[in-house]
Order: sequence, then C-alpha cells, then structure tokens
Amino acid sequence: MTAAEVGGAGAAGGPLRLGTRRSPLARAQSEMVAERLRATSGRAVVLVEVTTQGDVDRAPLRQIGGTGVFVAALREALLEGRVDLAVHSFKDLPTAPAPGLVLAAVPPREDPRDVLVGAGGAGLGDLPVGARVGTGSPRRAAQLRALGLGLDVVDVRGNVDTRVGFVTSGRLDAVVLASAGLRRLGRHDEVTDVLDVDQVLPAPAQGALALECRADDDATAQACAALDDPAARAATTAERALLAALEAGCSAPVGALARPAAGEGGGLLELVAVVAATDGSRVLRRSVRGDEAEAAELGRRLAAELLADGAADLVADGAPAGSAAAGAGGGSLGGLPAGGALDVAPDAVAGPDHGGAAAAPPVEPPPTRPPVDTPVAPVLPDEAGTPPLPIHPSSPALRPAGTPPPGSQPPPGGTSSTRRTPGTAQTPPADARGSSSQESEA
Ligand SMILES: NCc1[nH]cc(CCC(=O)O)c1CC(=O)O
Repeated sequence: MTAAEVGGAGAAGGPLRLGTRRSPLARAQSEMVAERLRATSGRAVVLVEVTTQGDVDRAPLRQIGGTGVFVAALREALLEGRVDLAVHSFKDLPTAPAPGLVLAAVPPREDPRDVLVGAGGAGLGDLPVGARVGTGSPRRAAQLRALGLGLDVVDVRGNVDTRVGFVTSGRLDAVVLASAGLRRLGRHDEVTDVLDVDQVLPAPAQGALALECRADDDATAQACAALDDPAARAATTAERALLAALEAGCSAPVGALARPAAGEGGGLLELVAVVAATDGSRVLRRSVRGDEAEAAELGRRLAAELLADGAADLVADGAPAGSAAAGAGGGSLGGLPAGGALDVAPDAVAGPDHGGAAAAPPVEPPPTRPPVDTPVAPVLPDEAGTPPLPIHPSSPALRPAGTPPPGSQPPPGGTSSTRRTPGTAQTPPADARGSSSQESEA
C-alpha cells in the first residue's frame, strides 16, 4: 500500500483504520474497500481485526445473540474510536439506526442473486426429488420448498468453505449461497446454477456492502463518499425500508430486490418482494414501481400491501427453526433428526442464515475430523465447538467438466412488471421421506 498522503482532512492524521472481522469473506470485502479508498482518497488504509464475541465464544452463535454480535462488536470499535470505518455485508445489518454512526457509503452492488453449488455440476433443474439441498436461511428454505420440486432442504450453517464442503464431501447434493460472497472470495467458478429471481428472491440488500463511520467523523465520511453508488443506495434503501416496515429481522423469510425499471429518462425503480411460510406452503409476492428518489416510500408501500395480504403471520413463522422447517420435514445432514442443524462456522457468512435457530440446539454432526479449518478460514471457536464436516473449500471436485458456471449473467432486467401475486398457495411436496423443499436465505 502506498501511504501517499497520510492524514488529510480530519482524523488523527494517521491512516484510516478499517475494522474487519477475520473471516475470509469479511477480510476480502474489507480489503476490496480499502483498496478503493486508497485509490480514491490517496490516504493510507489499514485493516484492523476486530474480534467479536462470536469469534471467541464457543457457545452456539444463537446463544450469544446471533449474527448481531458481529455487527455490534464492529460498531463498538467504531464508537470507541478504535477504528474509523467498518465494512458490513449490508444484508446482515439490522434495520434499526445505529446512534452515533452513519451509513457513509453503499458501493456498487455485486450480483444480488442466490446461487447453487451442486454436486457434479448439477443445476436446480437437475436435482431429483429428494435431493438434499443445504441452507440455513428461512428465506431460502421457504422459497425452495415453495418451488414444489420435492427437494429435501437441510439446515446448514457455517462459512462458505464449510457449506460448499458439504457438497464436496458428498454429504449434500447442493447448497444455496449468495453469489456475491463466492464472487468476492474468487470462487464463483464453483457455482453450478444461478437462481432466477422469479423463483428465489435474495435477501434485502444482498450483494451490497455498507460502509459505516462515526457521525462526527467528516474526514472519513468524505473519503467514503467517493465509493457511494446512488443506484445501489436507492435499491437497498427500498429493500430495507420494506424489511423494516414488515418488522422482520434478517432471519425472516423475506426476500426483496429493487432494480432499475425501464422507463423514460430512468430514475424508476421496481421493487419485488416475497414473504413466505418456511414450509413453503404459502407465498406472498408483490411488486411496485416508483421513483428512485422515493425508494424508502416504495418499500413501505409494498410492505403495507404484503401486510394486508397477511404477511405478518408468515414473518413470525420465520423464527423457530425447529418448528416450521422441521415440521415440514426439513432434513438435516448426516442422518440427524429432522430439524437438526449443521452448525459449523458462524463466520462471515453466518449472517441471517441461522434464522431463529434459538429453539433448535445444534445437533452435533457426526464427529469426523478435528476442527481444523483451512488456513484461509480461521476456525472460529464456534465452529470449532461443533466438529466441522470435512472442509475443502477450493476443491474443484464439484464441477465436472462441461459444466460451465452459469452465474455470469446479470440479473434479468425488468422481469416482473407491476404485478402482484398475493397468496400463491403451494403445497410443499409431501414426499414419503417427509421433507422436500429448498430455501433461500436472507
Ligand atoms: N448469510 C451471511 C452472508 N452475509 C453476506 C453474505 C454474502 C455476501 C452478500 O450478500 O453481500 C453471506 C453469505 C451467504 O448468504 O451465502
């Protein structure tokens, strides 16, 4: 890095201290932002690792407060002046405002869609009835189940390495992840299918980053401003306003995506959202269009319509992981009882994934190897606490020749017009094995 011009405007004259968690994804995201900041501001930027309770405590993540602990620790470091800037996966941020902090920038968004990493290059359409598909997100689970493909949705947790490892090791037929995470980790070539947003909507703000700094730190805010992308900010504003208005958390079965809508002169936004029962038995899907300048209002309006459709019941349904999902026959890895979860690495990717697992204590996966994670992925105590399954992050074993990674196309333009599809009731395929569905996470 080049310490071109340390100091500058305000700050202490030293380098900009960017607080980051130590997970591979968090570090990758932070480094990307740091690089951009160095280029645009000419200031030196250093990464400062912030250890969170979630990284240290061996207790299951959900017992120490869920993903919120990661965000909370970074914010605490900010407020205490230990770091000047924090980079969050936007979808993991609570919708409630953080006193004393500001959203300094929303950089250009990465592909917001969910993707599939399937064994043998399998895409969604290749999966047979009963195929075991892993995800820990109620949002993904609900939408996958609602597809009616007879998939056996298995509750999994952990960072990208861990989750992809379930497929590599043959324990699962596929896992669903955020395209953005894999891309930022340079692992997009492992993707075997990109889930169409008409089937599975991503979590609000998925694929976007949020740069946060102290409200009174003008120098840092100014440096960050250069990275802000108005389009990404508008879209995420709409999606998160919807989430907030639904009073749903990051683990609720709520998907949303705002995209530029075709129209004269631009400035139009189309917001599509889904609220689903985790067992896939009910799906509320609606969309609205409006002025990009009124993004938040768009989100609130769509939320109001969904609430009028009965969304509140479904949102509440998202919480107890052991109930709805298990009741629907949600399977789990390694022959674990239904409702069991593979809880391994609540790492960078652990966000909204562990939706409301509070009720369902993690079922220990069959002891396999020592909890040694890959060198790249520091083993979080939490993941160490639960014997991880074999982890082979970069194993290309997944992709058989001739299966090009399909994840390259950008999100389809304006797919859904202002159409509303209230209450698409679908019965989850109740196969004999008692579990069929898929999911999508927040
Ligand atoms: N659930 C946690 C999480 N938080 C952010 C990402 C990916 C990056 C992003 O969405 O910006 C992920 C992993 C995933 O959902 O697969």
